[in-house]
Amino acid sequence: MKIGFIGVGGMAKAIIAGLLKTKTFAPEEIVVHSRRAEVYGPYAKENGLVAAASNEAVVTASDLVVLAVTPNVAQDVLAGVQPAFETGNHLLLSIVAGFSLDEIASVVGQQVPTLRTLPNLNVAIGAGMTAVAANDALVGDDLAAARNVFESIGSTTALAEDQFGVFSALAGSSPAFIDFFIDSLSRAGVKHGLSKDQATKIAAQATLGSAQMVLASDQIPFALIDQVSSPGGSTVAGLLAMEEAGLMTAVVKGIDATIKRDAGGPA
Ligand SMILES: NC(=O)C1=CN([C@@H]2O[C@H](COP(=O)(O)OP(=O)(O)OC[C@H]3O[C@@H](n4cnc5c(N)ncnc54)[C@H](OP(=O)(O)O)[C@@H]3O)[C@@H](O)[C@H]2O)C=CC1
Ligand SMILES: O=C(O)[C@@H]1CCC=N1
Repeated sequence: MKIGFIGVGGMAKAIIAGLLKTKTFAPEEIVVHSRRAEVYGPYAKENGLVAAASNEAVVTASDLVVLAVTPNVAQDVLAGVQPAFETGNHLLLSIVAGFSLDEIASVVGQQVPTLRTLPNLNVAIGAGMTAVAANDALVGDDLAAARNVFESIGSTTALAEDQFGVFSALAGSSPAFIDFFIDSLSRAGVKHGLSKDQATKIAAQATLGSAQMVLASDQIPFALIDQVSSPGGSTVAGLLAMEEAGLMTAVVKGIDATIKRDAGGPA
């Protein structure tokens, strides 16, 4: 089985890193092409991947085709490779934010088995969170094969398309927000005399462990907050100061803005 990528930017590279790390595909089973040969050529060579000469050649050489270009060019790029899908031998996997199954079908047709996905950057280390929505043509073993690409590099959840916007904010964009929080913790550590390196490791491990605790526990995060907050202690003092500065409101406003932009709102 071969998987091909049309576009090899940050997200495609993260997926490929995850697929290689988990040995889901061997390097020679991964085909890539993007706009600039000076970008995809050296990347393919460094990783032992197959460099295709065109977007169309990616489709021809692949069982699974991942559309991984930016949303502004997705429609045109897909239209350019549409004839190559007419053999009926290829599954289409799109990671393009905001590009619906209906919009995809208006370019390649309803008969092309298609999985719309929204992965996050953590797929690079096999710890991704990916939403998936399949069209009616993608069923049985084909659906399992398409979904397995993302299942092998993290968790997946089937989602109605009208919930992709909120998912994109909560899982697609949130690695950036969580990294921002980790960096803020770490910066506070530096303010109080820790080295940046040590403070970042401490903050990241505390964040990782807290996320694992939420997933492993049957308690809601607020109950865990109460367990950390000793009566009259330092944690509750810190929490109240953060809330006075508007932490929860800031997070919700950030998510609102992310959803609005994903839906085509102004930058
Ligand atoms: N970054 C993320 O965390 C996430 C991104 N996504 C989605 O993934 C997609 C890619 O995002 P990201 O990787 O961040 O973006 P990048 O800008 O890093 O990558 C875009 C890629 O598209 C390629 N490209 C542009 N025009 C063409 C063309 N005509 N033919 C072939 N390739 C072309 C670029 O090629 P070149 O470099 O050669 O010019 C580049 O490899 C987007 O649609 C985004 O919505 C989804 C979830 C999360
Ligand atoms: O910033 C973006 O547009 C994409 C969508 C989700 C994560 N990155």
